[in-house]
Amino acid sequence: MVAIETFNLTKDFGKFRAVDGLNLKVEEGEIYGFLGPNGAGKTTTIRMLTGTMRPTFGEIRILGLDMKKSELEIKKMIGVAPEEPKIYPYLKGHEFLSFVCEIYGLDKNQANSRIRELCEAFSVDYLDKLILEMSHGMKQKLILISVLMRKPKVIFLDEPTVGLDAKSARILKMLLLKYSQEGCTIFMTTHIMEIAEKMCQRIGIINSGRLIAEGTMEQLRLLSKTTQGSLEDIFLKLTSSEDNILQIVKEL
Ligand SMILES: Nc1ncnc2c1ncn2[C@@H]1O[C@H](COP(=O)(O)OP(=O)(O)OP(=O)(O)O)[C@@H](O)[C@H]1O
Repeated sequence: MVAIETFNLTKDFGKFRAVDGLNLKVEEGEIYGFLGPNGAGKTTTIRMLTGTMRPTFGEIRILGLDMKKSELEIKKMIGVAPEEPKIYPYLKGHEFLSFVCEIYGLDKNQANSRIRELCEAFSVDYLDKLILEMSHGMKQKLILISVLMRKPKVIFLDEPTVGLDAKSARILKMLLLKYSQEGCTIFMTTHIMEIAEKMCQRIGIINSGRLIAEGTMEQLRLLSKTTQGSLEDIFLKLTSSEDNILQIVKEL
């Protein structure tokens, strides 16, 4: 089954087109990496795919459901860890997790045991703190736990490893691989090419709102005519940043 599908997905901010005619197709169980330079349109795309921003035009289907008709149903099935989570600053960590359990109608005992396991895995021992008092990485882990404890069918992650210490980042990567083997679909953005190269079965590259390349590492290699080299080399070639870099460094 196709987990995420878009048709001509477009977002304008006034006269500026941030996302331009995006056609995506991500299969169930796939880990899809969505890469692009700063300001390329990744977060805007994730916002539309998760129902927090309305497209200017175009269509979105998640697990076969149309976002326009079934927004609430879709929201129940997906999990989102945004780049800059806006969560209630005056809730304590455990209050936030209970709140999430309540809105999704999770079984309390089951959820509590998942929370305990995840807290142990991510070394979260600060659920008594107010969110206001948490560092970026601490908040990031709390959000990840609130998503992972639900085991949603489709998970959207915007820069999930930013702010995480090395151990937590490693655990997250291993958990995501495990979840995908169990059928969960993962759509993630990252600027860390190594993560995308190691984890993602397919990669889409967006530049100035347009999908300029898509495929497995091998397909991207062919497309960019890069016989050897890393995803970073391929990415820089496809986004035409390579020559630029040499020039910039030369002039510094
Ligand atoms: N609410 C908004 N109003 C106006 N312009 C916006 C808005 N949100 C995003 N943009 C613009 O849309 C473009 C895409 O932004 P977006 O946040 O999607 O990029 P991104 O690929 O996630 O970038 P980064 O890698 O830096 O996080 C940028 O030019 C940004 O300034």
